[in-house]
Amino acid sequence: MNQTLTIGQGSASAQVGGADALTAPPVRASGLRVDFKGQPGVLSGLDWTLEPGQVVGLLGRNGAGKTTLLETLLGLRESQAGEVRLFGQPAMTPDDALRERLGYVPQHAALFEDFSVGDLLRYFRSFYPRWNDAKVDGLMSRWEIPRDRTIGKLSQGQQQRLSIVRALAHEPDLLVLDEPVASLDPAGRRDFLRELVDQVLDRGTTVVFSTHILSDLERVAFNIAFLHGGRIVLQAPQDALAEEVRLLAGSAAALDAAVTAHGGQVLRRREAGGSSRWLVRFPDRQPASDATLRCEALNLEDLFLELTQ
Ligand SMILES: Nc1ncnc2c1ncn2[C@@H]1O[C@H](COP(=O)(O)OP(=O)(O)OP(=O)(O)O)[C@@H](O)[C@H]1O
Repeated sequence: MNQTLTIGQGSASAQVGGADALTAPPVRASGLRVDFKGQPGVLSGLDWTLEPGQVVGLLGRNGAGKTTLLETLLGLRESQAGEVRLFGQPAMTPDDALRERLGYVPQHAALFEDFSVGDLLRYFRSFYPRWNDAKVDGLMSRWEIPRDRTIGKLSQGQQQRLSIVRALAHEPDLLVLDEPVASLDPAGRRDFLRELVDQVLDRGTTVVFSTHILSDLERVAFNIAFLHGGRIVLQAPQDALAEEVRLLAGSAAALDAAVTAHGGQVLRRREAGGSSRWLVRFPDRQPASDATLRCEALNLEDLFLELTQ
């Protein structure tokens, strides 16, 4: 699968789709199932909708299926069940107009190693009517990527930056990034994140990106989605997670009473030797600790561990 080519081939004559393409959500996945040989249910009945202009950080343990999910969303991987619609169109059969609205940074930059940087950019430019030369020039000089260098001779971090430039250059409406900052140094990560935020503020781009670097998410991802057991088990804006999700500990009866009294939604239950630990979302009122119940707020890392282990 050559991800660079699959997403990149648009045509200048493509027309924007019908009314549905203007009103439908950027991503609507329903009932997605992806099995691998020897590993069924990497995605198992996954439903997910992204609204226009959302910035969503996708979290999950190693092997949870983040790459599989992002590839399936973009129609790069077939699912055994369910479907994905992007701006109302089936992701598996995108027309040129839809392709032009998508930007993708794969986990491993799939660039042409023998091309020079300049040739690669010229090549992709020919596919996209909305290619923004000023943005490309600005990023190339800010990120110090030499245009005359052969791609195979760039460092991993430079290749990752180039892959990001390529994905941003045609001003996509939906930007999907799979661990885009894994090879970037802290300054590069910060600059990249600023660029993402600008992109969203300027153009209302919908962005989904996977990462293991929680501090980056805390900086920019207004929404966080947790992938576990083949499904999105929780998605919410960061401030809602901090305000609404609590770890309760005590007897099962005390926890049950608190959940009922405060209208909680139990996300995860753990029972051990007569004592219970439940992760609960309380959208309205959160209980306080008392003699029978411990109630704790969690930081993002603790929440991640509680939800995904
Ligand atoms: N082509 C494939 N063939 C067989 N199994 C695969 C294939 N691709 C992925 N898998 C398996 O599916 C599971 C999910 O892999 P995936 O790469 O989607 O996880 P991930 O969440 O992106 O992981 P990481 O955080 O380590 O990048 C893993 O157990 C992996 O071994």
